[in-house]
Amino acid sequence: MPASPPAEEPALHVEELDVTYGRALSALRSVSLTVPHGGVVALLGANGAGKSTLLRAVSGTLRLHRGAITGGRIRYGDTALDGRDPVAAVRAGVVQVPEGRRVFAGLTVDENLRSGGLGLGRRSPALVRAGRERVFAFFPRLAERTHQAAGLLSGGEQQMLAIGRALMAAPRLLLLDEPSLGLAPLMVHRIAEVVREINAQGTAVLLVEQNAGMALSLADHAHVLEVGEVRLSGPAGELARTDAVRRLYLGEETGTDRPSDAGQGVA
Ligand SMILES: Nc1ncnc2c1ncn2[C@@H]1O[C@H](COP(=O)(O)OP(=O)(O)OP(=O)(O)O)[C@@H](O)[C@H]1O
Repeated sequence: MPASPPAEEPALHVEELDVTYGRALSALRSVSLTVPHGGVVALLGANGAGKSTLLRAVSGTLRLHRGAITGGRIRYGDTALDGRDPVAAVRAGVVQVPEGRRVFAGLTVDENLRSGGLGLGRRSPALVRAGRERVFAFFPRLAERTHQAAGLLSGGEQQMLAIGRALMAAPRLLLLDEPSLGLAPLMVHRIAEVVREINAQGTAVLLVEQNAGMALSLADHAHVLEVGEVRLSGPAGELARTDAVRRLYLGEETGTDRPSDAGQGVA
């Protein structure tokens, strides 16, 4: 008998999302995008464009930053995520690695890893063990430092730990906020490889990066945010060839000078 086809895996749908901070500051306006099952989508944009805000809205952490969704919808498969808390997102399979490698500095590497996936309920020791082994396969350096305080790790090792902690929750969609920020080129290269491997194992990725070259080399699809709005969207390879992206985000000379000649998209 032929095997039945796999059940349709969920995808992330962000539809016409509006977000504000406080009473006045509109951080996102009518932002729509999707991340398909198993895909890698990159979000590019200057400082303050709203990239982290979008990830926070999806992961349910927006309220911790005093932000609020004021319009639109977010769903992951059949699960509505707008207005939910981080535990609901983690249970749905959506986990964020926040910007700035927020590890618990006073806890050991092992304790940090064990804190990943809290909110999933009591998990069997075998499951936790399997999670740690998966993390150590990606990051052997962490295996050598299980009892070391996370605050004493190098910047690159802390980023590994932050990603490892998220992996402990076995995400189906990983939200990565600036994983290369402040890291040496060799470490940036390793992080990019790991993102590729995590994706190859079936986890979709929504990647926010200032390093546009890295992001576009990893992503299938990309969006450019400018002051809270999506200005340009398309397949990553095509976006990388547009004048606007080459000039503004890849630092290349293109012969055009106007910042917003990007139009509304290449696809
Ligand atoms: N907690 C907050 N309270 C008030 N305003 C905020 C808060 N967080 C972000 N903002 C504002 O919302 C807008 C979008 O910020 P956001 O951090 O999402 O941008 P970003 O594209 O991720 O930029 P960066 O690369 O600098 O992190 C900016 O104008 C920022 O000043």
